[in-house]
Amino acid sequence: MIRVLVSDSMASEGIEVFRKTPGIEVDVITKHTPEELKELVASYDGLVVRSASKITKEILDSADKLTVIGRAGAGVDNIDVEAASKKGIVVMNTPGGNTVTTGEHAIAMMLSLARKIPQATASMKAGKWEKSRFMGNEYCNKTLGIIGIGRIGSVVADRAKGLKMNVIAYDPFISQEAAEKMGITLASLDEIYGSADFISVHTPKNKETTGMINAAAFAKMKKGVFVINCARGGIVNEKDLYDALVSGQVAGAALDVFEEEPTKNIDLISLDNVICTPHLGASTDEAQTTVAVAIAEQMVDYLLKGEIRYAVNFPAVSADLMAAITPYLALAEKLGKFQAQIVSGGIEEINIEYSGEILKYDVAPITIALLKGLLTPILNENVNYINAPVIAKERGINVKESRSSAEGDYRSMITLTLKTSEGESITAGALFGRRDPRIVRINQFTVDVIPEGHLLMLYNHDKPGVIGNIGTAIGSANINIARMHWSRLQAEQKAMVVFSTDTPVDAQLLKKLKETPNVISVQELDM
Ligand SMILES: NC(=O)c1ccc[n+]([C@@H]2O[C@H](COP(=O)([O-])OP(=O)(O)OC[C@H]3O[C@@H](n4cnc5c(N)ncnc54)[C@H](O)[C@@H]3O)[C@@H](O)[C@H]2O)c1
Ligand SMILES: O=C(O)[C@H](O)COP(=O)(O)O
Repeated sequence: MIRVLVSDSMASEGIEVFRKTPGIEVDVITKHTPEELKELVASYDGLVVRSASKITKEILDSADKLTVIGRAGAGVDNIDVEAASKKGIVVMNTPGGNTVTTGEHAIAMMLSLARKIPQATASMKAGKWEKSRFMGNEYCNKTLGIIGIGRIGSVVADRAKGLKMNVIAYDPFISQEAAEKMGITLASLDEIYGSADFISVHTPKNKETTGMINAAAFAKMKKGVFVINCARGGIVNEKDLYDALVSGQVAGAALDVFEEEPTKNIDLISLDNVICTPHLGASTDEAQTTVAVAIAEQMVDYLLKGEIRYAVNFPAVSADLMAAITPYLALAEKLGKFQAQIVSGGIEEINIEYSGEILKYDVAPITIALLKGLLTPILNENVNYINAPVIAKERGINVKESRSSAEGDYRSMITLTLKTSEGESITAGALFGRRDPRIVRINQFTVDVIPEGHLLMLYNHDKPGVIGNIGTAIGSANINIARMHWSRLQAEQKAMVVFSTDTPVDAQLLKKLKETPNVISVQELDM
């Protein structure tokens, strides 16, 4: 008998899908400590979670029978996907299943915030009639600044336009063309801060976005702005938000998500001008039924037939093809991930040129792997081998594949040319010894970079002493350089060096390196 554990609350319609499937037994146990969950998962083949269960590496260490984790929802940030992948556990989610519901929640929060509905309700329930205390704000003709115009952000934009709001959005990864199709004006962050009366955050939580709405951002905002966060706790810095609310710089905040959940930040949520919900963005009957049934069906298909849909960590290709192309998938994904981190501007076109032995295979899954690598640092949690091409299309990115029969220096090579709103950038990758991915070209530079771990990419004027100064600075910060590759354009007296370090470089050292004589730019890459 195949056993499935549902460790967070899930709509009964989803549990029913498991119950009526012969050969599958389902248990619903939603109250557990991490230690209890660790013990429990050891005897199950499938695990269904929402955001409450934290599926850490420690818990997965005991999950020796587990082959699939299903997330009834979008965010998989509560699951250690890397640890699951290492154990061969497929992690699948239901992207899009709760998009409308969460967008509607953000709108509901914005409206409640502007009209002080929760505060007025609480006052009336306390037997009062405080008509003059709860003066509100109109939203018609006000400017809504949306940060992150993906699935949920675009639902919010669409509904806000119906409220006759002026909608502007900041999203560095969306092209002007895609924004125009949605009828949205793209703006810089500073333009949003300078002109928005309401700001709603809809980005993933990642290195870039954690703490992006902080004291410096609040200071640039219009006095009396309203801030809404229904994305992830921590994108808005809670301490800085508290100060901005107390000073009146921010007139009010609506929060569905918190740095720690359940939140212990009672000081923040007790403020009169804060309204809040306990991560209810996706909590409607409709969305919960949709995501519960979807994840149960996906898991049943996987557990009984091995079919993989909406996996965040596994490509959907046949076993034979998979065996042959696995090294190319890894190379393409690394190449995309590398390029995404060095490019700037909204991506408009991707040209992938394949040459050499790789042409023996159907390159479509390799293109998908490259797109997955390219979009993952941008979109973070929801990109998988199945939805990467769809996301690229939705975002107005034109993906072109070409094949070259030209004899090159490598047995196989993938050359990636990205056209963005800010120009063109080229990288190329090849396999060394048939399995090991290498970046072999970065724009005009010929290189040999192992795309792994922490990389530090530095451009400099080709003058004596630069490498020595940089090496000394890195060494003084007690960071070990594992590898280093140097390349130069003699005619232009320009050079680049890529270091691989055992540990990440902190902001202080980055600043120091940028200030080193003859250094043009320094960038940290996470591979
Ligand atoms: N409150 C809830 O219950 C709930 C429910 C579902 C999703 N979410 C969260 O909502 C957020 C958005 O989800 P989605 O499905 O719309 O994701 P999505 O991936 O479709 O969209 C995210 C958008 O953010 C943009 N982005 C990435 N980095 C950015 C940056 N630095 N600045 C500006 N924009 C940036 C991306 O280009 C993308 O367009 C996620 O954090 C998700 O976890 C919350
Ligand atoms: O990522 C999601 O799907 C949302 O944050 C919803 O989380 P929940 O399933 O715990 O309500």
